[in-house]
Amino acid sequence: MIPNVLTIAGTDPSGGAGIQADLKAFSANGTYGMAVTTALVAQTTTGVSSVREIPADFVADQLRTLFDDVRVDAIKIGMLSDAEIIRTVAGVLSEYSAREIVLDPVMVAKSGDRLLAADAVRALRDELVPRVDLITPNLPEAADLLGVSEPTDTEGMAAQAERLAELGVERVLLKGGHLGGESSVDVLRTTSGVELLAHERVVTKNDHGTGCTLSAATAALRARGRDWPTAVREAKDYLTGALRAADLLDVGQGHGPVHHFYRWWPGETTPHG
Ligand SMILES: Nc1ncnc2c1ncn2[C@@H]1O[C@H](COP(=O)(O)OP(=O)(O)O)[C@@H](O)[C@H]1O
Ligand SMILES: Cc1ncc(COP(=O)(O)OP(=O)(O)O)c(N)n1
Repeated sequence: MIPNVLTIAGTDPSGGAGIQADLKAFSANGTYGMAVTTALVAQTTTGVSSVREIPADFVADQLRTLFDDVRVDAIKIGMLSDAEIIRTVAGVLSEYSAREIVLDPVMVAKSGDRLLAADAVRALRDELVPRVDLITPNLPEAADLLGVSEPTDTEGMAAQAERLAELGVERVLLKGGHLGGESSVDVLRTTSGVELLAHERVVTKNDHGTGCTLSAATAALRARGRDWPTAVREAKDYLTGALRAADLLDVGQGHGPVHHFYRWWPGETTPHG
């Protein structure tokens, strides 16, 4: 049976990030994708022009309506926009004892536009982080969650990943895309220790939605039965492939999207069988 995976996130009409990217990553990684919208975002490859939040009670309605009908095998949480939506999502997830949750603590888009109110970081840290299985901050998001400055090397990243786990979450994938350099190194912290995930840095202008893609693919692979470290490693492989294929696309003037493409995983004899 194909697993059902849910994204709780904001939108991107140009299809590169947010819900639109998550649904592509879910499909490409062999799962059935579903979406609860938290905010409508007028954005493209060049940036964000405006945001309309969905009222928190309607976010709750979307979630309850879905959970009352459909089995949800894993969840990816992305843009939540403000503290009220954060509290609402945390509350409904607890109400339904939802499990297998990846939280991408989205705060600021690549363009520099804020996607989370500055005063909502505390709600995210205190009310949602301890409720999920894995968090996937980038370097500025990790620094904001901890109230410290950004690390400048992988040793500093490993130390921050440990401190993030002390917020009450077992697994942390601290993404190092913002560090620069020839390879793109992330730090994965689990209860078994710290692991570096290093991949070649792909040279392309089409790198919009990398964080969304990674967290969504991880949720999909977890729903398909991978243990958490394997889900993260395979999702990072998937993202690197999507970045390598990104120059096939001609979408917009700015940071274009990565290219999500369907693949058969090693050992499969039928599509995602
Ligand atoms: N040019 C690139 N080549 C390869 N991997 C990249 C590249 N840019 C980003 N990544 C990877 O994409 C993921 C998300 O990137 P990052 O920029 O750190 O987070 P976010 O997209 O949330 O800001 C990380 O795994 C990072 O290592
Ligand atoms: C609606 C929405 N959610 C999240 C983001 C940020 O996405 P990310 O994958 O971090 O990609 P960049 O914006 O950094 O390219 C977004 N832009 N919109």
